Amino acid sequence: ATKPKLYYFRGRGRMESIRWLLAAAGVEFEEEFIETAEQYEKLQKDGRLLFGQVPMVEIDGMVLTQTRAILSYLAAKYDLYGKDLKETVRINMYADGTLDLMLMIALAAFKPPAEKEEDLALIVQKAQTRYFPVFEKILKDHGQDFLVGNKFSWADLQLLEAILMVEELNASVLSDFRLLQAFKTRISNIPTIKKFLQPGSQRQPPPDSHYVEVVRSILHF
Ligand SMILES: CCCCC[C@H]1O[C@@H](O)C[C@@H]1SC[C@H](NC(=O)CC[C@H](N)C(=O)O)C(=O)NCC(=O)O
Repeated sequence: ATKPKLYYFRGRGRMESIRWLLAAAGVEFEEEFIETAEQYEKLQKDGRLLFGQVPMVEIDGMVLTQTRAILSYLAAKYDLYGKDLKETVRINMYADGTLDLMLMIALAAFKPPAEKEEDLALIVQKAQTRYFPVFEKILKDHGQDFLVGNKFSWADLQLLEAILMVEELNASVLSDFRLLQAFKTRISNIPTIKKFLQPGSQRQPPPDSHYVEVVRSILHF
């Protein structure tokens, strides 16, 4: 069978959670990195970007866009989406929260240096005062190894991704969250995730100025 193919810039952005999900599911995937306006315009001209936007993923004979739609499809396809609707809606709630947090970080990369530093400090504070306390309490009240049911789901995966992303900004951000520290260790040790966290995997590094310039030049913003 042909492997899923991902079309996005050579960076995290909105595609990184899709890379994580496929990797956690043990699914090999290919990537086309959009490095030039020509590549991007060709995808648009060929009518493969529904609203003219990326991320775009080719999978199962379909050409998918809209990050959340793609993530939901993959979560359901790889049985990471709960055993019933009540579990699925909780997974969506948690995943949306961590996605909001990660997108704040992703977009801060495009701010001028002074504003970017200020933004990132605010984001770390929001992680510590809004997001992480919520997940610490869920783990405490739920009393299981995972956020939903007693099974690894997309919500767990995205929380780990968000924890690591915030720790890149402030290494001691989990110091007051004992259950989240244990959660991070537990989920990081899932074999497919452990492998993805090793150097040489398809995980993208934090956004750097080159990445920002490429995206700006292609998207003219
Ligand atoms: C670090 C990278 C994140 C910052 C840059 C990205 O965040 C977005 O604000 C821009 C890019 S992602 C690229 C952007 N894609 C989207 O905004 C997709 C939004 C959609 N709702 C989704 O969830 O997939 C894009 O194609 N824009 C062209 C344009 O709309 O004409």
